[in-house]
Amino acid sequence: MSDTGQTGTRPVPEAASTPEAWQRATAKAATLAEALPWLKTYHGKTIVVKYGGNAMTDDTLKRAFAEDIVFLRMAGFHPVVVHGGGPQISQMLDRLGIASEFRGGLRVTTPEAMDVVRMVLVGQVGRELVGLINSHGPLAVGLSGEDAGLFTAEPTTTIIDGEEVDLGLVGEVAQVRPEAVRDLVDAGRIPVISSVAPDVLGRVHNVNADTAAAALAVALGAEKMLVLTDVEGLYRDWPDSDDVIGQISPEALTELLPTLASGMVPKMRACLAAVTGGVPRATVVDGREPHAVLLEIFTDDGVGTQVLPGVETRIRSALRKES
Ligand SMILES: Nc1ncnc2c1ncn2[C@@H]1O[C@H](COP(=O)(O)OP(=O)(O)O)[C@@H](O)[C@H]1O
Ligand SMILES: CC(=O)N[C@@H](CCC(=O)OP(=O)(O)O)C(=O)O
Repeated sequence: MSDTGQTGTRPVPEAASTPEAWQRATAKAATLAEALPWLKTYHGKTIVVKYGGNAMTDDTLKRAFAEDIVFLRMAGFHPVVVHGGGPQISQMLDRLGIASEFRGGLRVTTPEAMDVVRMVLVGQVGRELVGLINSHGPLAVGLSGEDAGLFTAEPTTTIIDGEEVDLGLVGEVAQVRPEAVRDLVDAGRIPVISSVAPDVLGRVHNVNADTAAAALAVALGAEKMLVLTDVEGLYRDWPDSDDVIGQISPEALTELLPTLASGMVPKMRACLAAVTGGVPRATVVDGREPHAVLLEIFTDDGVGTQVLPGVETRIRSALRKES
């Protein structure tokens, strides 16, 4: 594809005529040079990026996210976006006067609520993301788990205080047929996927987007899964501590999982599933930071919480205080 939107223009000659401007220019060159090893690592590789509802409530952040995804594609990577939309679904359910609750980080989903989940994820959140990416050129194509047999769901339950809780029309991804996604990637497109999926009988289920992203990352043989959220990463002793877990092995995470709360449960379970399924690294990053995707992928230190095999758990202090 040649039509990829706005292209760069050469700066006017005066642009680097002061010592400060020259310093800025050399700092930029250093940043670009730091990116080289990562360009080599991910060139031609698939990166599944899960964009979460709580990190997509601000217009500036949304635009920066779309730029990052286009940047990855222009750098020769194969980004695949899986999006959530929990807050947007809750807002619409409220507006329509439909009650909903979360159990173990998952929304109990009645048939009535399922209609709203599907409408908001596929018809609203997915469309908006596709539009933002396509403001840079005709790159993004929206899909749902229902398209071309992408996901087959099986109903799931959750265990709370030792008891099995029925969640209604909530599913896990039991099967992935990634061909449609591969076709789009091979054509140079950026698939943007909504996490709803039919079961074998065709009944559409609500699938947590972290869970869907992990299943897809495994099926695509992705090199990395990146999960954007609205905290710096996985906190140790949440909510009473400022310690963020910088990196953790799948074994240590398995031990930690029963102690985690709310939305972090499906998120960290998804990271574990991705890495256990062969994805070399899964990282949770702070989507409140503009360009969090570029920061994570192209800097040596990285950010957030990284799950990868064979590492010692590393703790660091939070960089920003939660309010
Ligand atoms: N140990 C923990 N570390 C960080 N966040 C946690 C932890 N336990 C629970 N949380 C909560 O999980 C939330 C993230 O999950 P969720 O709201 O579902 O994210 P998203 O909408 O980005 O998918 C955080 O905002 C925080 O309130
Ligand atoms: C079963 C379940 O909980 N599904 C989620 C699907 C959206 C989602 O995962 O959105 P976030 O990524 O923004 O949390 C929900 O209904 O909210």
